[in-house]
Amino acid sequence: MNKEIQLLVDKGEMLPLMEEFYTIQGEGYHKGTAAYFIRIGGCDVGCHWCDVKESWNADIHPPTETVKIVAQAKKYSDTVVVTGGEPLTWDMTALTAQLKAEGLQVHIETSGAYKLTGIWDWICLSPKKMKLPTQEVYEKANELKMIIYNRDDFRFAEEQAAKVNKDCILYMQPEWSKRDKVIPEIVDYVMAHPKWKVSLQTHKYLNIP
Ligand SMILES: C[S@@+](CC[C@H](N)C(=O)[O-])C[C@H]1O[C@@H](n2cnc3c(N)ncnc32)[C@H](O)[C@@H]1O
Ligand SMILES: Nc1nc2[nH]cc(C(=O)O)c2c(=O)[nH]1
Ligand code: SF4
Ligand SMILES: [Mg+2]
Repeated sequence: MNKEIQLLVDKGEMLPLMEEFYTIQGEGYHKGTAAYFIRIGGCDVGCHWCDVKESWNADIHPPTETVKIVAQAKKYSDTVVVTGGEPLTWDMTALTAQLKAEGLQVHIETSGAYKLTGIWDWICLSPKKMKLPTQEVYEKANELKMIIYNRDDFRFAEEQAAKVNKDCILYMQPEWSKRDKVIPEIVDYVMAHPKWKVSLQTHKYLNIP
């Protein structure tokens, strides 16, 4: 990457864009709502079950002007979901300021592992054991979405729930490859601990992106 582009990426005026698509939010509180997804490349959290490993290496995703990303997004939807990769790898200030200036609802999907930047109408926090969230994102998260892969993830979910703000909505979502095994365990857990709700990756059942 040349120096000029690197500088713009550092300022958040360009971002490594993996893909953008108009679909239905499949997960969490806003599931069922049409939204334009902006998937930013780059993540070094390293979840072994990550369902978008192609996003990890930022170098293979073209640095793209945020102005262009916003111009595209506003054609499709009033609601934009910024995901990745890990979007907080980058400075989200410029992208979100422009999306808000267009009057859009701006949501983020994040592990919370890096400094919270940007202006968000909705923060979905999905903590990972390898790189825990920052204090600020626990305070600002609107929903906590814990991925359940094995029994220890129930313990981890409770540990993370103790750290979020009191209004944060609590979800357990089955890890996709283990869904047949963990769904019955999640069902029993949520009935026994009803402060939790179930989140499914409904887009995978609907066969949409
Ligand atoms: C691909 S991540 C990108 C955003 C951010 N890096 C994060 O992890 O929150 C989007 C969402 O998908 C979840 N996810 C990733 N792989 C999954 C899988 N195999 N099964 C269930 N959820 C998964 C993540 O926990 C996160 O909530
Ligand atoms: N439809 C749909 N809903 C989603 N919710 C979170 C997603 C993500 O990968 O961040 C996602 C996704 O990839 N597709
Ligand atoms: S933090 Fe998100 S993008 Fe990164 S590896 Fe984990 S699930 Fe995948
Ligand atoms: Mg996904």
